[in-house]
Amino acid sequence: MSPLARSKTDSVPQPASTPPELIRNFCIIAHIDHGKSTLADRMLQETGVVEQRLMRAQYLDRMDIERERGITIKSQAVRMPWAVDGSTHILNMIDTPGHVDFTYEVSRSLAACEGAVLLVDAAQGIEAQTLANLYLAMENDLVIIPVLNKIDLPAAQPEKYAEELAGLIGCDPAEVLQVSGKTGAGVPELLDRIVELVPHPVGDADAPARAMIFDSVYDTYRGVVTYVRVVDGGLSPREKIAMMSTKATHELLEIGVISPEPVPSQGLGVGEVGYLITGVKDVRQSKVGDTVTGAGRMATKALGGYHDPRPMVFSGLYPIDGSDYPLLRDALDRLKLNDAALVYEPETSAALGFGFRVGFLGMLHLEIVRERLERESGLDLISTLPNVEYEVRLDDGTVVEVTNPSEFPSGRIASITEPVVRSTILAPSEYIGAIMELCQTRRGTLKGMDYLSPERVEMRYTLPLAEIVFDFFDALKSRTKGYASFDYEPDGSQEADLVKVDILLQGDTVDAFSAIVHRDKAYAYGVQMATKLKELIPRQQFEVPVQAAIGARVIARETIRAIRKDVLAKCYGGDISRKRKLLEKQKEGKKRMKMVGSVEVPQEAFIAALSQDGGAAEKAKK
Ligand SMILES: Nc1nc2c(ncn2[C@@H]2O[C@H](COP(=O)(O)OP(=O)(O)OP(=O)(O)O)[C@@H](O)[C@H]2O)c(=O)[nH]1
Repeated sequence: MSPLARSKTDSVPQPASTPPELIRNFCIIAHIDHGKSTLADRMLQETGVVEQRLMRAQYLDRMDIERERGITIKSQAVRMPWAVDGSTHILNMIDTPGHVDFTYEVSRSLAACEGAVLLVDAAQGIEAQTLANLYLAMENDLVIIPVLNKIDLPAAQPEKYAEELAGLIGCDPAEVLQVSGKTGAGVPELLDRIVELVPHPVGDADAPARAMIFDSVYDTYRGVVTYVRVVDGGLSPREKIAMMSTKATHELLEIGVISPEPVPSQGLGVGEVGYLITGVKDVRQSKVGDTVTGAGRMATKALGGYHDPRPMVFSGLYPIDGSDYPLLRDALDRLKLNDAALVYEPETSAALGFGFRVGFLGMLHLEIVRERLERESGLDLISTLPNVEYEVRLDDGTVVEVTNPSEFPSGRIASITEPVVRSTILAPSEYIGAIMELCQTRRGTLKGMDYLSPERVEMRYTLPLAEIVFDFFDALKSRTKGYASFDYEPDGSQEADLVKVDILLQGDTVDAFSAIVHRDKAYAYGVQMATKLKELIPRQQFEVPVQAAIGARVIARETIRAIRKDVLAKCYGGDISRKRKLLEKQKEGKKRMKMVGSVEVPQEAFIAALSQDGGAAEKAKK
């Protein structure tokens, strides 16, 4: 059952609103796996919002995939009471995703808070995302509460890392709280500290309503549930509201707070955090970052700007069984209701048939989407080699946006630009050499370097996005024995010497294998694909050349030698059942062949040739 279907509509509504002086809005920011969700769970328990016996691990991560992978994808907001000096305060905790693909959601969540708990694993110390999130929080003028987590671990070094953390944010090491989300040690003190240090929200209660959308999720039973933080004025049930970016109006069907299940209320006032349900069916009508106002009395100025999440990585998705195409289309349409960042359009490939070109925020997003499509709709999918978006300028001045190698223009090219990122790498200083070498091979430019302590260094690089999205993190981890952490953000684009490499089977281009790569790497890609395909494609009755080419120039070649097709040739005499089995197998195999020109290519060859080793999500967790 959906969590929202359980909301207690018949329960006594909460008071219309809490005085802002008693409200504290905060979030927890941390590097991945430093224990944010565990601490959030523990706070729910300490504040009595969730009873011990109902507690389940990662209460706030509602999606199955989230729970299985142990990561937070969608942020959530929970209201918790906490009494200090005899007065009950309302703490609104906004849980944020930790992965770089979802940075936009983190920044929106931060904008809804006045304070942030900066959580650092006491056995690991500061990592790249600790810094990235801290900078985001500082940009939003949040009060930062430094906290070391996992102090119960035998490997914890609280003194050492308290000093590091204090040095980073400029406070006394004694001010760094020490907690354990696992045992609960220090958590009540942390809640006290939040009440003490996080400023209460300030807003104009009499002004026209303005509330910021910091999350919006699709619920099968109730349509879109929008999470908002009210800044000015107030919202009440049955009122008509408007979205400031589109001016679209909607009736408020329900308004309430999450504690930790949805509880309808008489409204939300200044500084309050809660949810709205309007009957809208598509999250793109309720965009993260947009401002909600009253349709009757509209505010004139929206709260801060918002931007549509921009896809960074593109890949073709094709059903393995061509007849599943309509199923895939329906599945994507359904997923889009839930994922404002998902963009796609139909495309056809000579080799793979009908499918879609899909844009993703990053590799983790790609994997999650693919996994959800396969799991929720029972589809088997092939995804083509992911690529970033290039801008190709031709001699005649036309500019072509290329998200698919097949769109690469054939005219005379004046210049090509590719997206670049600003990245931060944190690692023990003994690995500086190894990291520099890696970044060099990835066409990186060193922008700066700082020592956080004598043995830990922060390195800042500008790198082409195409060089890091796929396997950079893996390579970095293996060169630093797993000690480096990495974070990045888009930073415009740069000109680069890029070429399109085509793969040809018997002279015919196989569009699914074409790739746009740097000229220096074209040869390596060509050789690698040709060798791989030689192994994967069975011998035919004639000789098949496998070539890699840039335009008309062949840069690599392998040959698949001819054989007689008689599968029984090697099966001398004897066992009839074995012969039958072979013939059956051959028949089965035929069904799964695709013709490229006159060459039969088994479906498996496509899957194997296009598969990337390992998963981005798994890598991200390491
Ligand atoms: N020993 C110990 N382990 C902890 C503590 N807090 C969290 N962990 C463990 O650390 C791992 C990561 O914890 P999570 O709470 O999932 O981390 P997270 O930061 O929410 O991770 P993301 O949601 O993926 O960003 C889990 O295996 C937890 O059991 C703690 O206080 N002590």
